[in-house]
Amino acid sequence: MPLGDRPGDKSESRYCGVETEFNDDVPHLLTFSISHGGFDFVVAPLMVPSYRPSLVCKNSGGSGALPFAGSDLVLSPSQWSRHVVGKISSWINLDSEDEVLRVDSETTLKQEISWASHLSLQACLLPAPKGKSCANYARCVNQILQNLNNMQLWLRIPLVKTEDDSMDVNSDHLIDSWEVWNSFRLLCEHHSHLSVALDIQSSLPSANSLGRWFGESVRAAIINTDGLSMFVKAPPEANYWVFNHSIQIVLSGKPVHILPKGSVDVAANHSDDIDGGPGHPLRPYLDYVGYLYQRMDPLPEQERFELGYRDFLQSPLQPLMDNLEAQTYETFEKDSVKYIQYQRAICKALLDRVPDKEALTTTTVLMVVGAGRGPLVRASLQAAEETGRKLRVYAVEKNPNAVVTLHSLVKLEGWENIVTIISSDMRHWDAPEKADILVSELLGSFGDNELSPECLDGAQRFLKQDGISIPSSYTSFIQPVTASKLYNDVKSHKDVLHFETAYVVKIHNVARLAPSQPVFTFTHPNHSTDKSNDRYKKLQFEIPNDTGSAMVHGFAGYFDATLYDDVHLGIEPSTATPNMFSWFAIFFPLRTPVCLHTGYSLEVHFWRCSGPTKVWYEWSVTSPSASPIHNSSGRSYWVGL
Ligand SMILES: C[S@@+](CC[C@H](N)C(=O)[O-])C[C@H]1O[C@@H](n2cnc3c(N)ncnc32)[C@H](O)[C@@H]1O
Repeated sequence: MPLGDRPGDKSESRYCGVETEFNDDVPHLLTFSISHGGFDFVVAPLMVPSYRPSLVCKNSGGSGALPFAGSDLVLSPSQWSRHVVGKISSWINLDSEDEVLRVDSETTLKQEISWASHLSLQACLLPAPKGKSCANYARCVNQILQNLNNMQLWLRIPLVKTEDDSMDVNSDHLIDSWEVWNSFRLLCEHHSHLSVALDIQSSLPSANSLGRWFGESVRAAIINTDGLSMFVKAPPEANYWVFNHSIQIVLSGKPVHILPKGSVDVAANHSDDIDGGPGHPLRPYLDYVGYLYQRMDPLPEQERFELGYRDFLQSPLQPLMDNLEAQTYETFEKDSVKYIQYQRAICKALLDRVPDKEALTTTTVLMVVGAGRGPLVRASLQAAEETGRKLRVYAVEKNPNAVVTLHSLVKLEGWENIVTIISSDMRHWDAPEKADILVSELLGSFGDNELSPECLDGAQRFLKQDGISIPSSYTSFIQPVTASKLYNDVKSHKDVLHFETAYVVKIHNVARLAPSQPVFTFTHPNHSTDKSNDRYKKLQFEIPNDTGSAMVHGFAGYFDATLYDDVHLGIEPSTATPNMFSWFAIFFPLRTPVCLHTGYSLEVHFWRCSGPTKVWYEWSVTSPSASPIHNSSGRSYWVGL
């Protein structure tokens, strides 16, 4: 029974499981936990806990039947796969000094996974590595991963503080559990079927340390009854993260305390089971988690619309080389915030350009270059009306299909006397007069990546010497991110080309490791003598000390544009224009993710390069270790001129 109805949410976050002890009677376990307890699934041991292969060999006559809980026939195939996550025996220790234990552990692990695959379980929970060294455990899991069909392996990782906790209470070494996970997944080559079940304990690490997990493949959050109050007190972004990132909660442990106010009423309704017998002891906890889930704000409509785009890699548009389709224009045109910003900028420019006393006598020549189907023409005419200024408009567009729409728009609106449509590439148009104001929107997610600089340089010939360009400037930004899902998706193509490509993506499962920094700026009109649009930038990122080590899978890129004066528009997270949805971020991957240890900084280089027919970016990391230079000479990814 899902946690509740949160409009728009169809993700795994709605489901809550319960960790159970070994029970030979699986049907009863399911009835108790699911039908009576209200949980969606159980995380249950598959094998008798006392089983040790070495003892069986010595003591049994070798009957061959392994001591699993029930047979596959005790549940239907769909019950097994929908309601049971296999919990691998927690005693296993594949890195033990004790060879018998080590070998027993390996044998048992393989037997249990084989049984779980036979049952078509969706996932198995692997016990946490027993110490810092987990190479043999990882080797064995890696072998298993090579032959696994669809089953996921969730590695249990206690969420422990970087500074003062250890995964192994007997160990003198202080361990950051993220490092254990990192070393495990590196040994398993970032396998996409290996993910994390974060075990939330009675204390939480710092917000920065916790934030690292936001970009990792976390499938479950195991919340011990001791740790629930900690989860409740966690920073709001932690709760938001769990409930908005397809993470399933698994409740574990025994009832220990009276639950916080607010849950009591809900819990009271369920303290007895439906047959009047004793209820599931964790039912009040489940109800409390349901209460936390339901008190989340519903997903805003735009977020709901964009659900399907989350972490989905798309090739950036090439509006110069290709002709955009009607559907693409339609999507642009729905973004009223963008046009409101443009209209505000045009109003300000008109008021600055034409004083009140000349309003009736002066006609401003305004050219919309790259007019598409006309929304910026409309914004310009509305700005003229709002300010009482007179306009003569040229709408320049190189896409002949959009020009058809422009003509019908002008006719429909009766703008024939004000608007002239020019079907041409702005770089080659021979304008009959010069413009006071040049309005364009040729911006990509990374600002200049749709070649606005090259187009506007070409159009500058027909802008008056003191003319205004809207936008007047734009800057790209990058920040290092942990984004294991994006990395794995790029990796799945198994070639260098995809690692040397930038992607437009609604980044969702991401840890933003440091504030973004500006990369390239372009200003228009460009009156300087240096007309080159090639750029080079070296950047240094410091990651806050309390984060601990972190993995950099690549860079999230954004832009911010100054349209005119103080009117801006952009997607850089700290200044992003609210409710504007025309642009997702851009993602530049790294061929080999870089592990950044505490106290080290990340040195990154970005180049914007050009040739006669194309523009491209190259990027690399030089510290803490050197990466190859990505996309040399634009061999994998470029934008056509
Ligand atoms: C991102 S769209 C914006 C369209 C419209 N202004 C809007 O806001 O919906 C950019 C438009 O500029 C056009 N464009 C790009 N480069 C151009 C060029 N060099 N000359 C003329 N039009 C160009 C494209 O065909 C496309 O219609």
